[in-house]
Amino acid sequence: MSYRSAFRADLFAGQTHIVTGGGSGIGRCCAHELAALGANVILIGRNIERLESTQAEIIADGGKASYYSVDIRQEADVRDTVAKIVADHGQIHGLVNNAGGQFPAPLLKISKNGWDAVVSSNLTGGFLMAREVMNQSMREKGGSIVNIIADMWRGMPSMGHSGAARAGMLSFTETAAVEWASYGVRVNAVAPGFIASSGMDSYGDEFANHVIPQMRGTIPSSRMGDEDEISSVITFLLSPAASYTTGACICVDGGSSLNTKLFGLKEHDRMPEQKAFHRAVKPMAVQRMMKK
Ligand SMILES: CCCCCCCCCCC/C=C/C(=O)SCCNC(=O)CCNC(=O)[C@H](O)C(C)(C)COP(=O)(O)OP(=O)(O)OC[C@H]1O[C@@H](n2cnc3c(N)ncnc32)[C@H](O)[C@@H]1OP(=O)(O)O
Ligand SMILES: NC(=O)C1=CN([C@@H]2O[C@H](COP(=O)(O)OP(=O)(O)OC[C@H]3O[C@@H](n4cnc5c(N)ncnc54)[C@H](OP(=O)(O)O)[C@@H]3O)[C@@H](O)[C@H]2O)C=CC1
Repeated sequence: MSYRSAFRADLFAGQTHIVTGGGSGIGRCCAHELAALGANVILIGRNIERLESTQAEIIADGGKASYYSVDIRQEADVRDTVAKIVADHGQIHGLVNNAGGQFPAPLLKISKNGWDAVVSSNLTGGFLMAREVMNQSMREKGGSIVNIIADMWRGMPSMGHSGAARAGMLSFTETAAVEWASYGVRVNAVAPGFIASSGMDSYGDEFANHVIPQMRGTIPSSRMGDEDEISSVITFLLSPAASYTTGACICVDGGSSLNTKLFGLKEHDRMPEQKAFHRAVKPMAVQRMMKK
């Protein structure tokens, strides 16, 4: 196994965990992390090539993985896919609701279809996945759900459709945590800040050359996060170490959601440029993953 994890190697041995959006970026990294800890990982996404490729990487590493191609916005497909997963693999121990995305646009330029596409990807799809996993496995046997949201605190200018959906997902997380606690199901959220994932490449050159450098200047930790810095927090929330944690949201954002805008971020408030050091201590497998 080449993926080096900070957690105990057999933490999830004998367990099945679903990762939506597992074919790329944060989901792919999370799938590697869980497989490295002994989980049987189920990847979900639409693009079969990417799912197949992540599955092959995990199997080559000695892990267990399979995939199902499904659009999480399609209710009947989600229901049938979860039924197949239960039939093929038995109990579902964990669900990582990570699939999602958006496009940058000011509110006034978003069509109804554009709004619906983003809200259904980032809110409705996660609800459908959670409801089906709950109905078809977790309500009998317990489990843990982690919803990936975003840094939408006090609005998400230029991505207002996504901000509205993620805020909804946080409320869903809190409601489900209360309603499902008696079934032994924990429901938590992770709010990533600016993560140098492969998904960030989808916004084009203007975003890469201008928006990202500008964003970096607003982060107290002075750098973007890495995919494994999200997957390790997801792993913690799925694990027994978080057995009394439910309805929580952990911001993993290098401090960027804190109040740096009102008072301004002074040079001495920022962590000294330490990206090179940070990258140097990353395990090789993670460096390889970040390049893809
Ligand atoms: C410029 C300044 C920006 C500043 C922002 C700073 C904040 C940055 C914070 C970043 C935090 C988050 C990071 C990430 O999430 S990383 C990457 C995650 N991955 C993605 O986002 C993947 C890329 N996105 C998508 O795939 C799509 O957005 C979407 C999820 C919606 C795709 O869904 P679908 O395939 O169903 O969409 P369609 O192509 O069928 O289109 C449906 C309607 O949406 C309209 N649309 C789609 N793209 C755009 C666009 N770029 N601009 C405007 N409208 C768009 C499309 O036209 C359809 O509507 P109509 O039928 O009315 O035309
Ligand atoms: N990177 C960042 O800075 C941040 C990311 N996030 C969120 O974290 C999550 C992971 O993002 P990241 O890894 O960066 O980006 P990616 O674009 O690489 O990942 C998104 C994944 O979601 C899958 N997906 C999208 N829509 C659907 C759908 N309708 N049905 C099934 N699968 C779908 C995609 O696969 P496919 O296209 O094959 O379906 C893809 O694998 C996303 O929700 C993202 O918005 C939040 C905050 C910051």
